[in-house]
Amino acid sequence: MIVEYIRYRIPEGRDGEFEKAYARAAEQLAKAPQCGDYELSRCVDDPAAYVLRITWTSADDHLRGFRGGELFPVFLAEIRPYIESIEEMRHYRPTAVRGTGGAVPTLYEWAGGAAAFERLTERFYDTVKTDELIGPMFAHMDPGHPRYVAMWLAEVFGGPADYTHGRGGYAHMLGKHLNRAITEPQRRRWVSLLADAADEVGLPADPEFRAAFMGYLEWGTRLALANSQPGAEPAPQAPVPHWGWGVAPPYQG
Ligand code: HEM
Repeated sequence: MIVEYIRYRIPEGRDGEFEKAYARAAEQLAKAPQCGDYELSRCVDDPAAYVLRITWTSADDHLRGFRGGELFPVFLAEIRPYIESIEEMRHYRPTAVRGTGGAVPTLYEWAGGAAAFERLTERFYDTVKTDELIGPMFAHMDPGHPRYVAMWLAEVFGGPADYTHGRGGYAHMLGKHLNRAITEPQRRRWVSLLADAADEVGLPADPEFRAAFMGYLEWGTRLALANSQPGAEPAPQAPVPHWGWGVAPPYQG
């Protein structure tokens, strides 16, 4: 594996078209069997400076394989206007100094981001609708309900605060549960169907993720049950909870 770095200095006003051109050119990199991965970064302190990092299976594969192949003319046509802006274009061999840092991904990232939670709740409410114990409670649910609950879960697990900013946050969620008189068997069924849906849509099944995920569901459903009882007086305002890994951080090998 060899790493190619290409440094560009893009004149002011051409940055937008440059990034768009590279996004189109990158479609050829994505198809190239010689390319491992690629990433275009822009300098925060000096916005005219860009660095493109491409890993190639070898320098020869890059120079003969990719450049001699059928994808290259299409790639080159997109980036040709920026060739004169190149400051450096060289191959680097990685040394033994490498590793990963101590940053811990959020549960949201580990799960696969917003799309993973949307798949989860779509599947979940499909089965909920026909469930004899809890289906009737959801008979008149808003068609957007699966998406709203996905937004809530995403925010809880460390994703963007879209439920807070776009859907009324905690107060709105609470209002939807008040006076529903959820029973313990209904709560259990809700948890059980959501755990089934997690398997069915392929949410990560590692012990650490599932322990944290199920921990939140256990906590959240017990609160939902308590708050749904007639006469309950839950706090009317609170932040959306933020759930973390707890005592078992992600196992990253
Ligand atoms: C961790 C546990 C739970 C979470 C995170 C959760 C989340 C939510 C959210 C975010 C909403 C509002 C969606 C919107 O913005 O419109 C909602 C509504 C609702 N929830 Fe829950 N919920 C939980 C547990 C439960 C349980 C255990 C039940 C019943 C067994 C339940 C029944 C309902 C119902 C019936 C609605 C209203 C649906 C509609 O007609 O629009 N929830 N829930």
